[in-house]
Amino acid sequence: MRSMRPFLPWVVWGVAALAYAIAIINRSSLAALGPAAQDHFGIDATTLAAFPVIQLVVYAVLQIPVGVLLDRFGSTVLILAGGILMTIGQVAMATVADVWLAILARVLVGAGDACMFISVMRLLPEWFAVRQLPTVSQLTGLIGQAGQLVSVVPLALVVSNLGWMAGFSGISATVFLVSLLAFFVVRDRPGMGTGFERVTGRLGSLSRNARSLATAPLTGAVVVSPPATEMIETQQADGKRTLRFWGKARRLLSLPGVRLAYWVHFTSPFAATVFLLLWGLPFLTGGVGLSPSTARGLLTLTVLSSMFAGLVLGPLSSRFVERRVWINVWITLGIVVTWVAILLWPGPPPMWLIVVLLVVMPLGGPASMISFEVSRSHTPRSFIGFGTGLVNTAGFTSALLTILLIGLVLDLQGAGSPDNYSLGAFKLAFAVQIPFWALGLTMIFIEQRRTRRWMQKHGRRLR
Ligand SMILES: N[C@@H](Cc1c[nH]cn1)C(=O)NCC(=O)O
Repeated sequence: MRSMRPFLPWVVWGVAALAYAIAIINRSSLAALGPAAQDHFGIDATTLAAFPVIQLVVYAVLQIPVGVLLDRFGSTVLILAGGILMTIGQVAMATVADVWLAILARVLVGAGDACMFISVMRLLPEWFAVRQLPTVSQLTGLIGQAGQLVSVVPLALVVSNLGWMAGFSGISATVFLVSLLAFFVVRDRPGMGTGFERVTGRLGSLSRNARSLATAPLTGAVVVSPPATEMIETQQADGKRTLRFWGKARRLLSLPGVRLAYWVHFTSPFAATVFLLLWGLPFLTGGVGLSPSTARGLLTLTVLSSMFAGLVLGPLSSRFVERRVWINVWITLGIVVTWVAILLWPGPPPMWLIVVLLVVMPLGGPASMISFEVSRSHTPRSFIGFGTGLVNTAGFTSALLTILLIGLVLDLQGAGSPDNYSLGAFKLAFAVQIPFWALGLTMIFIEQRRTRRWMQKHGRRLR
C-alpha cells in the first residue's frame, strides 16, 4: 500500500476535479444551443437569456448553505448530492416540453453545480501540502475550463445530429457515471472511507493507509497554516453547542483576511463571466460588427488564455505568497485598462485591441483563485467550507449585477434587442463595470491594510 501513498491524493483530486469539469459542462450546456433551445421550447430571446441568469442566481445563492453543509458532511457527500441533482435536472431538460419545467430543470442543474467547485477546494488542504495548494487549485480551475471547452462543440454536434433528447440524455448519463466513480474513489481526508465504504461500513486498506502529501517531506516548503478555530471568538463555551448560521457568518466576516479574499474574488473575474455568459457574443456581433462565426472563434481565445494563465499563476502565487494579492490587483488593472481603451476608442475598436481584450480579460478567472488561497490562510479549518462558499459568492454576485445592469442600460437606450444593437449603446452599457472595479479595488486596499494589522496583532506570518 506504501506505493499508493503519493498517488492516492492525486487520484482523489483527479476524480473530484473531473466531477467539477462535468459540472461546468452542465453549467454551459445551453451556451451553444440558443437557437435549438428556442426551437425546442418555442421561446423568445428574453426567456432564453433567463435560463443562464436563473441558473447562476441559484448557484450563487446556494454557495454559503452548501459551504455550511460541506463543513458538516464533507466533500464526498456533497459531490454525490451535486451529481444526483444535475442528473435529475438534465433528465428533465431532455424530456420536458414546457418552458417552466425546463426552468425548474435548470434550477436543479444550478443547485448541483453549486456543490461541486467548493467541495473540490475543500478536499485540497486535506490531501496536499500547503506549498502545493496554489498550483493544485489553479489546475482545478484549468480542468474546469477544459470542461467549458469540450461542452460547447460536441454537445452542439450531438444535438444537431441526434436531437435534443439524445444530447441532454448523454449529459445526464455522463454526470451519473462520474458521480458513481466519485462514490467509489473520493475520500474527504486520509483515513476516511469512500462513499461506498461508508455505506457498507467496511473501510478498505487503501483508505486506512492513505496519507496526505502534507506529511511527505517537501524541500523548502513554505508553511501557511490556517489560524486555529480558537482565534475566532465563539459561543461554544462547553464545546458542544454549535454556532448558529448567522453567528458563524458574523465571526467569519470579523476576520479581515476573509473579507480581503471576498473582495479579491469580487473584483477580478466578473468581466469575463459577463462576457462569456451573455453579453460577449452580442457585443462582438451587434456592436463591433463581426460575423457570428468569427466572434465564436475569437471567444475560444478566452478559454485558452485562462487555461494558460492557470498554469503560470499557481507556481507564481505559491512562490510569492506575500505578494499574491498584488498579482491579482495588477491583472485586474490590466483588464480595466483594456476595457477603458475599448470604451474610449473612437468608433469600432481595431481587431488587435479586441484580441488583447480576449486574452487579458479571462486572466481574471485564474487570478480570482488567489482569493481561495487568501481565504484558506485566514479561515479556521472547521470553517473552510463556509469560507470558500462565502468567497465564491463574490465574483458571481458582481457578475450577475453587471449582467442585469448592462441589459438595463441597453434597454434604457432603446437598444435592448438584436435589431437595435449599436456600438455606442454597448460602450455605455459596458461602462457599468467601472464602478464595480472601483469598489472592489478600494475594498481590497482597505482590507489588505486591516489584514496586515490583524496579522501583526496576532503575531501571524504568511511565511
Ligand atoms: N474564478 C473561477 C475559477 C476559474 C479558474 N479559471 C478560470 N476561472 C471560480 O471561482 N469558479 C467557481 C466555479 O464554480 O467555477
